[in-house]
Amino acid sequence: VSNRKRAPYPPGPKPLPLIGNVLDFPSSSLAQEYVEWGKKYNSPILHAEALGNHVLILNNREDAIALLEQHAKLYSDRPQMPIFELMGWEFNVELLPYGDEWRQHRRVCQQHFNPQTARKYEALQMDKVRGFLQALIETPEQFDAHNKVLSISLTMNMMYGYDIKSIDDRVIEVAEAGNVIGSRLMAPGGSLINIFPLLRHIPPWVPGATSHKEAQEVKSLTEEMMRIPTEFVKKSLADGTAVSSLVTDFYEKKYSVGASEKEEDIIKNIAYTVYGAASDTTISASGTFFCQMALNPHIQKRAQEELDRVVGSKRLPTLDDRKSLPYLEAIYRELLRFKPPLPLSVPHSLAAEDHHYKGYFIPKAVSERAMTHDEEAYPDPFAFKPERFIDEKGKLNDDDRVLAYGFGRRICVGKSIASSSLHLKIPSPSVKVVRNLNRRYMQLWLQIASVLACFTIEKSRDKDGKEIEIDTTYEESGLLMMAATTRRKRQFECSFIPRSPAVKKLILEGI
Ligand code: HEM
Repeated sequence: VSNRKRAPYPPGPKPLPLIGNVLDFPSSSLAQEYVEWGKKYNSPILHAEALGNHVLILNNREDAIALLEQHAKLYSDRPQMPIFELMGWEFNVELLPYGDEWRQHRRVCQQHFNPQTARKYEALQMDKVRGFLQALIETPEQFDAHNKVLSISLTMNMMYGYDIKSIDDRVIEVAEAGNVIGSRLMAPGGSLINIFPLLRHIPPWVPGATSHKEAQEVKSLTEEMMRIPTEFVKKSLADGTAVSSLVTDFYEKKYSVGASEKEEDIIKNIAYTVYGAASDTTISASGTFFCQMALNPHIQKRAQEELDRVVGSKRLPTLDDRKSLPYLEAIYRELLRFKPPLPLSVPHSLAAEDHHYKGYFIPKAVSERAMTHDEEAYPDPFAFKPERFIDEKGKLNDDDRVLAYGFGRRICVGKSIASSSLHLKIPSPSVKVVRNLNRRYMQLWLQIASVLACFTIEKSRDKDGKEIEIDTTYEESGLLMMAATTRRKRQFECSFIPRSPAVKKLILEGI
């Protein structure tokens, strides 16, 4: 064993005594840095360490499949940080340690978000997307607010039957405020408590205990975020106005046949988790869409020609059209490849045992990844090119595994809400077999198809008619990447031009 343990770590920057690679980790654009490290150390699998914490970096899908899926039992934990508990986030399903508690939550998620139940959300999604198109006709300059309302109202409807009509809804306010501070605190280096866990015992009133105070603020915002919609559900059940949703259906069952406190907690935790997991990711992806369409009129034109050919101008696209729109599908794949909303995914953590792989010694480590920009799989990876998913015959190629949804047992459980695939088993080791798994995300697809069918997205112009350059920078909020479109402080400028008067009528009157 001692001989095996002498196997080297995977390549990576040389650590300094005590602090390891602390100085090598940039404070932003970590995924991009990992791509650079991959080139520098000429290896798709890398290792670094900071203050005794090991990080394993997987920059190609084959290694991710081999480790996170073939050895799923070993690689399905999540790193735990004391700050989670201080913020009241310890029951967030994404962060739960691998074990029975997580298994119970995941099982309930799968019951509710599997492909069959996903179909029941289709009408709601169509309805909300149509509302979004109407809002774009009426106040196009507020498209970023409409986009947020679309994503959040869908999530809140599915979870609580709670309809969000405006960006000023108190739920959005508290959830955003909590997420902004919480994401910062849990980012590497966001709080000293993550590095020195004993600091968590210092009471919040001690001068200088900033993280504690902020964590307490997040906790009360999180509680409010959970309380408002839960009370809404209970009231609507009492009033007889309740609509079906995850939480409403649960309380109906509880009041009629009973349910345990544990079951209630699980449902509440899932509904709360999904708010962040589902809305922010979708907002991020649609932000990339607006930006790339305004920047690439030729891509937009080609997609619109395809839509005109298949759907025509007398109706809006539906999910049934999806299989006949390969170029649009390529845009969807490229959006999630080009700027995955969670570029490093949610880290997996290696369970207690150490592991050997390809002659390397893998210590108990957190694994991260940046494989959507693997140059070998995606030449010219930093360019937005839907064509990379189209073969010589003009057909979609078979690279339909959307890496942005993650891997193994912790793979995004919400992708199935949108997936038409019926294969939800743990993917098998072979790349061939895992294809077709997570192809479809309905809401995002419906949104991009409908917007392109009805509008041309262009750069805005200033008062002299000069094009305003688009801000293509992204902001990182914890693990999440947000395009300039979706940021509060900097306004992303683009215009939505209805493609014809008939389209306007179609959106406003449904004909
Ligand atoms: C474009 C949309 C989305 C993207 C890009 C995305 C991405 C991800 C990623 C990368 C992970 C971590 C996977 C891993 O650890 O390997 C994840 C986990 C998760 N996602 Fe999503 N997601 C999206 C939408 C959704 C939706 C719509 C829902 C719910 C309806 C959802 C619920 C979850 C949950 C609960 C987890 C935690 C799973 C676990 O730890 O077992 N996500 N997602």
